[in-house]
This record gives sequence, C-alpha cells and structure tokens, in this order.
Amino acid sequence: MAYLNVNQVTKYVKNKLLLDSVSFSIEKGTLNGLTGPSGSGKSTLVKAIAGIEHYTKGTIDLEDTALPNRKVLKRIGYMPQTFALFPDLSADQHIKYFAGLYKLPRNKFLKRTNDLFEMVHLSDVIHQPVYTYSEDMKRRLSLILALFHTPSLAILDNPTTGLDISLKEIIWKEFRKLASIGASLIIVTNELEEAGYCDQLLYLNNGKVMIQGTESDFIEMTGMNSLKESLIFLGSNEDGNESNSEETTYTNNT
Ligand SMILES: Nc1ncnc2c1ncn2[C@@H]1O[C@H](COP(=O)(O)OP(=O)(O)OP(=O)(O)O)[C@@H](O)[C@H]1O
Repeated sequence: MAYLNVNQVTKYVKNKLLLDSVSFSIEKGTLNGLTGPSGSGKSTLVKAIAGIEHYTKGTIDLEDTALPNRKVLKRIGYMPQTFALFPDLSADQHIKYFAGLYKLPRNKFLKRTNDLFEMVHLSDVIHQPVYTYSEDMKRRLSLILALFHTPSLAILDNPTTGLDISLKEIIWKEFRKLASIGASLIIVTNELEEAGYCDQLLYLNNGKVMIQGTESDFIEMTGMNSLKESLIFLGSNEDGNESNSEETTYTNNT
C-alpha cells in the first residue's frame, strides 16, 4: 500500500469545480512534484491534503489513517503559498509556538532547528520580529516551520519561489536528504529545473490530473524529447489548443 492515497477527491465552491476526481498515490521516501498552469488547482489540492481546506467528495489516506486527522498532524509539515506568520513573533518564537501545537518537546528539535536556520541564512535574525523580515526571509522561515520536526509527509507550496539559485540547490539537497530517511514530499513548483529533480510529477489542469509519472512517462505521453519540452508543450497547449504566451507558466532557471 502506498504511503499517501488520494482517491477521487473533488471540490466544488458554489457551482465551480476546483478539483475534479483527483486520484494519485505517493510512496515513502520520494520527492513528488505538483505542477500545472496557474489556477489549475495545485494549492487547493495541497490544502485539502494538509487538512486546511474541506473537499466535497473523495478520500485521502495517510497509510491507514483517513485525513484530516488531528492525531497525525505532527507527522505532516505544511508550507502554504501565502505565509501564515505572526508579525510580532520572532522566528524562534514561531518554532516554540508550532512545537507546542504539535505537542513536541522543543529541545528535541533545537539542533535541527538551528541547523536549518543556518542552512537558509536566518541564524542572525531569529530573535527579530517577523515584521522586520523581507518577503524572501518570510518564505525561508515558512519553509523551516514545515520541516523542523522532520515530518514524514512534507507538503510545500512553492517553497523556493524567488530564492537565489545557490540557496535553491541547498534546499533541494535537504529535500533529498529527508526523502532518503523515509519522508515523502509533495512540492508545488512551476520551475522546469526543479520538476526534473522529482521522482514523480503530477500535472494538473483545470482541477484534473492530466499526467502522473516519471520523467520518461512525461516524455512518452507527450512525444517530446525531454521533460522540459514536455512541460513547455503541456503549458502552451492546454486542451490541445495553442494558448497565448501570457499563459505559459514555467520558469526556466537553467
Ligand atoms: N475559496 C475559493 N472560492 C472560489 N474559487 C476559488 C477558491 N480557492 C481557489 N479558487 C479558484 O480555484 C482555482 C484554482 O486555484 P489554486 O490557487 O488552487 O490554483 P493554483 O494552481 O495553485 O494557481 P497558482 O499556480 O497561480 O498558485 C482558481 O481559479 C481560483 O481562483
């Protein structure tokens, strides 16, 4: 049995269909990219998995536990696309707050938290209130809040958007390290290079999974020569029609 099973998840808001019978599964110890055009439902889907948003139909199971479930909360790390931070609290106070929420002993995570702050170059400001942070620093703190307790399922919505390339590389090494000790990660990304770092990718369009698979599955299904070409093709060819260039969503940092 897969570690996470998403089965026929459907979400309506009023009469609008945001998620259309989404089904997929992910294995332990894997990096899973979630990609697709802007507005395709990526954030809605990860919010449903993280238990932040209600869904209309379907089931989500983490091993044998149906989500959402408060008992497994501490095993999940979630980084929202829009930061949920307290402006008057420092980074350090955020960690204390979240450790309390998960009922985890703060001291157990002291070394790991310090290492993570060091990794994202926040060590010097951990006692400063968040209202003094730049957007970029808030993103880095938000990421650490999702990872400091070494979750077995990390759900990260655009974790590296806007960060510099060298920091992105360091962060992806950390993701790979987490996967190597058994964690499963779901990473929302619209960056071509990052999509290539994942073990499997899910391509969402109009709330529907268009393709789920490895790099070679994408190449085979689109008839392109590389994952990069496949994603550009899918992004510019929604519903089989040429779309205008404004709708091309991918960022190419290569
Ligand atoms: N609470 C809501 N009520 C109504 N519509 C919503 C709600 N939340 C999201 N939507 C709509 O659902 C669609 C999917 O939004 P979502 O944020 O999940 O897309 P996304 O793929 O994450 O986009 P992006 O890449 O731009 O972040 C969009 O059309 C959005 O406007």
